[in-house]
Amino acid sequence: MQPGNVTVLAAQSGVGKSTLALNAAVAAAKTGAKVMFSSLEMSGTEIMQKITAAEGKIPLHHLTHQGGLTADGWETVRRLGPELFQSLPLRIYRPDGASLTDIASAARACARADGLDLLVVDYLQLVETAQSRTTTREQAVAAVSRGLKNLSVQLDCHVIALSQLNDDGLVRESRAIKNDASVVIKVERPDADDKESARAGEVGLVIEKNRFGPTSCVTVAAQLHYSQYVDMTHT
Ligand SMILES: Nc1ncnc2c1ncn2[C@@H]1O[C@H](COP(=O)(O)OP(=O)(O)OP(=O)(O)O)[C@@H](O)[C@H]1O
Repeated sequence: MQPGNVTVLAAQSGVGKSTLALNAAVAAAKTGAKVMFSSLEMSGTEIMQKITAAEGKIPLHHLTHQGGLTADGWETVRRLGPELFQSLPLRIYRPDGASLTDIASAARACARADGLDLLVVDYLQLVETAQSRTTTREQAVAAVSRGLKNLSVQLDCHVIALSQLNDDGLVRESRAIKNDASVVIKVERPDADDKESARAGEVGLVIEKNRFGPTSCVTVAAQLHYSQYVDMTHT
């Protein structure tokens, strides 16, 4: 994750890009990287539930439904809570507003206080700019994309920006997203639309653009009930 650069994770709605980004954020924090995960979509509680499910191997619905946790589950939560949400250099941020300015000032504050190596923004099309109401949607999205690139340079951190794809698999609204990014990874889950797919359970991470290396496709296994992806060899 090169500082001053943006990686875009693009997927259609519901494929699991937030899950992948959270897995990446936690994995980076475990290596000591200082991470801020900002979501315009999920509440802080939802994010913590997803992280706990993945790290504790607790079915996500046990955490999200009142009374769903078993005694073992409670014990895992009690043990993992401090490890994940106090010791790891991972900040979860749910902005009050949805503006790029909100995210940028929180990221700056984080960088000043603790340092910042990785900023995750979930997701780009929900971010507003001051000009959002007076420009076309495409121009507004391009401004957010450019703003995140500038932020990565100013704060010398890496940015992972999630992006919603439309049904044709195109990055919704703006080609600028692809231009500003150094790496573009498209997330494909064949069984998202076709439960009978021969590739059910698989997720393709298609590296469509890579300024630092070759383009390729990595296949991982989805364990979305645990809110995580794992290597195919671990299934
Ligand atoms: N308990 C569960 N068991 C199985 N699959 C689940 C469970 N919870 C969520 N999922 C799957 O995970 C997907 C949501 O994952 P995630 O929120 O990471 O996707 P996303 O691409 O970020 O979604 P969105 O487009 O809503 O932002 C759901 O569409 C569902 O298929």
